[in-house]
Parts: sequence; C-alpha cells; structure tokens
Amino acid sequence: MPPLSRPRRIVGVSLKMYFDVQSTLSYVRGVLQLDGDAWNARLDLFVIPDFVTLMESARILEPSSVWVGAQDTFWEDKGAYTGEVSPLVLRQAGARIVEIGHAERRATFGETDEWVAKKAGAAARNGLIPLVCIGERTHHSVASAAVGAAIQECKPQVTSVLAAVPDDAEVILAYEPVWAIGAAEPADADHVVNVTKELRKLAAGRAGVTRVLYGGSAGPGTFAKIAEGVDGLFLGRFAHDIHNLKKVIQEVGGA
Ligand SMILES: O=C(CO)COP(=O)(O)O
Repeated sequence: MPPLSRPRRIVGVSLKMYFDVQSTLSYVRGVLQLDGDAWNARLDLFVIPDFVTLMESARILEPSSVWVGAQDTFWEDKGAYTGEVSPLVLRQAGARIVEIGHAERRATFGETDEWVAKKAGAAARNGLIPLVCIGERTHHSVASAAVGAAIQECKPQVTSVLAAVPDDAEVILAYEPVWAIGAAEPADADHVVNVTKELRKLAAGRAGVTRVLYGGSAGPGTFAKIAEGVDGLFLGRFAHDIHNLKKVIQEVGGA
C-alpha cells in the first residue's frame, strides 16, 4: 500500500483567559498583519480568543485566511441552559473551529469524556471543526512505560469523540499531556512522536480529515523535533508574543 499523504499543516493559538479586551483585539490585529506572508499557501492558522471578543476578532480577521475559534461549546443548539454558549451561535458569530475538552476544563470544571464527545458531535453538526484536547494526567518516570500509559489513558478520550462525530467530518486532535501544559518546556520529543503515532492509528479508517497537533509549552523550536508524529502545534503562552507566533508559523510552514 502506498504511504498515506499527510494532511495540510496547521498552527493555532489559544489566548485562554490571559488577555483583556484591548489586548485581545490588538493581538488579533497583529495576526492579521501576518496574513499575506507566503505561509498561508502551506498551512492553516487559527486563533482562539475568549467568547466575548470572538465576534469582533472574527470581523477583524474576515479579510484574511485565519480562522477564529471558541474555547468551548455546549452540546445543545438552543434552550434553557443559562450561561452556556450554543454551537449554532458560535458558528453565526464567525467561529470555524471549537476547542473541546481542554485539560483545564476537564480538571477545573469536571468535563467528562461523555460531555466532550457530545460537544464534539454538536460542533460538527453545526459545521464547526471540533478541536478535541486529549492527554494523560501524570507523567510516568520510566520513558518506555510512559508511552504505553499515555496511550491507554488517551485512547478512550479519542474513541468516544470519533464515535460521536460523523465519519466524514473533519476533526483535529490536540495531544496535550496535562503535565506539559504551563510548564517550562514541552514534553520530550520521543514521547510525543511515539504517542501521536499510535493515536493517529485510531482515526486511520475515517473518511474525514483528522489532524493531530501537539500542545503543552510549545513554541519556537518545538515543531522540528516532533514533525514525524504531528501535523502542527496548538500553542498557549509562548505564542502570546506575536513574534514567536510568526517564528512558529515559519517553522511549521517550512519557510
Ligand atoms: O494548553 C495549551 C494549549 O491548549 C498550551 O498552553 P501552554 O503552551 O501555555 O502550556
């Protein structure tokens, strides 16, 4: 069988809850300035602001090829769900992608695999690309055991999502070991490559494009070490400086 061609590369950044309104909008304007570089022929780029600034961010980025995303969604489109945000409304507000099941939501807000799967299904139903965050909570100190333990923990996180999303829908999986988020350094490259190669197999028979990203203290210099296993990066803090984002785009885009 010929080797399967790899999907298009992709880079994304979440602003989490780090920025105020003005900082978000000025960051988004900075991202707009990056558009027009040659990168956009080679990769997709997305920015995920908070809910409040999403619509204005989408308006600013409308003339560009940059996607805007949301940090979460509810699984129903409408109804008596005070405080939740509808995937239908997110789509109407200009979102193209929606992050689901981030480690911070799983840990702080008790999100379960079942909720994450329902949210991924709702995103796909509304024409949004689910960006599903997965990852093991603890880091096994023995490298060989760490890979097996990570796969065992991540497998149900992936399979429950794939069962809830139509087979031909596009899905992005962000492998983010919980212990590598908010750290000084990303996870060890061999660990990331070994785990992501296995996770990719879980989606091998799908009709829809499935891309696998790495996240967790990623920044300039990260991608080249793990390119064998991933299609791009999902960035936090180290891309909140627009110059670092530009460097990562150049690295992932191969400029
Ligand atoms: O959680 C992340 C992206 O979702 C990564 O955050 P940091 O890069 O700040 O560790």
